[in-house]
Amino acid sequence: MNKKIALMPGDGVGPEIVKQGIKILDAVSAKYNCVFEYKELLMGGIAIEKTGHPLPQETINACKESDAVLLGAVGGWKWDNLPGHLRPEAGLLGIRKALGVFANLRPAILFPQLKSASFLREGVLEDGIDVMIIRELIGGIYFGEKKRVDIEGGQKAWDVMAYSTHEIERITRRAYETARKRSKKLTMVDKANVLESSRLWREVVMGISGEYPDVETNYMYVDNAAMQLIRNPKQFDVIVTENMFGDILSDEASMLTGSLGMLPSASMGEGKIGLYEPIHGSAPDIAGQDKANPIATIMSIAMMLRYSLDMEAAASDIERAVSKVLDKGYRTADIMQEGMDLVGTERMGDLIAENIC
Ligand SMILES: NC(=O)C1=CN([C@@H]2O[C@H](COP(=O)(O)OP(=O)(O)OC[C@H]3O[C@@H](n4cnc5c(N)ncnc54)[C@H](O)[C@@H]3O)[C@@H](O)[C@H]2O)C=CC1
Ligand SMILES: CC(C)CC(=O)C(=O)O
Ligand SMILES: [Mg+2]
Repeated sequence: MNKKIALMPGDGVGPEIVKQGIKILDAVSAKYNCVFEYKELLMGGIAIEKTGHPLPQETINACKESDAVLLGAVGGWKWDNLPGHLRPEAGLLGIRKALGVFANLRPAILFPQLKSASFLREGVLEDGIDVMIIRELIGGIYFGEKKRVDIEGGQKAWDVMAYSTHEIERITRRAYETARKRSKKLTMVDKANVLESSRLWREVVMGISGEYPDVETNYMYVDNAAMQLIRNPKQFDVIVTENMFGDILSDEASMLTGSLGMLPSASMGEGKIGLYEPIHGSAPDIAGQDKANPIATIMSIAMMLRYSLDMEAAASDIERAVSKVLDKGYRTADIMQEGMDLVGTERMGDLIAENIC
């Protein structure tokens, strides 16, 4: 069984963490006697350097021909002054759109070994954390019209947040289906007291909620949700929300788990092909220093095996291997706790790969 995996290491810590991901896939390939055919592709700042564009057509084509796509992260100070459509981040938004991956699943799960690595009081984390944030990924304000014009006394700029009924319906159904397989509670997060797009979201979600009577539906404004995530994260099971709110809330939720370096993600469309990436960015402040936590990327590979490659047992192997390595006391700097063994990116990747057995 050969599976084609497109790799986009990207920039900053991206290549370092994707390298650890490949170690994990190689360990899975050895155990299950399957072949992963890797194809490394340019996207982000590295693509700008080599081709003048953040998302070459060849990258889009090769991703579409693969079974799954693994992405590191993109961006960096070097490209911060380029026009928006030529920045590394435009490549990232472009590949998500080109693959049609509208549903971005971002599970925030606390490994019990990391309770004291979290910044929250232990009491809040008593019975663990398991929140699934489902973020709409290819619509909303990141994709709406952007413009800047000269006006008297300065300039004016805008970014439009727009959603169609169809865009909301498909992510809502995905969220309900996910909630049905979990604790059957869906919280829709919006700003419907102010935004017209949020009011449309609410109407659509309310309409669809009747098809899922077994799932309890709640509605919450995003400012309150940001607060509730810290005050009482246990109240959440599945959160569904638009693109930018989901982006922000998932970085916040990562702190419940100890670090931004712990949160994986899977982005899915209508088909099986998925895009898998840690939720964090290129972390230029620690790039090239063997400091990045590769667990978010490695857990994203578990999601890839589960959702795109039909390898549930291998996905569980990876999750168990991460847990075993944490049990043995190994920590990268971002999740370091007293009395534990500090390891770098490479060593953490090696340890997890060795524990896949
Ligand atoms: N998916 C992507 O490719 C994303 C790209 N970006 C881009 O990344 C660049 C840096 O953005 P920032 O706002 O600094 O966000 P960031 O997520 O790269 O870093 C935020 C902070 O978290 C730390 N951090 C991130 N990942 C870590 C890991 N695996 N292990 C340990 N520490 C980790 C960083 O060192 C930094 O202090 C920007 O160019 C931004 O546009 C940001 C978010 C997502
Ligand atoms: C370019 C940004 C939208 C990337 C990001 O922050 C994310 O997807 O989490
Ligand atoms: Mg983000």
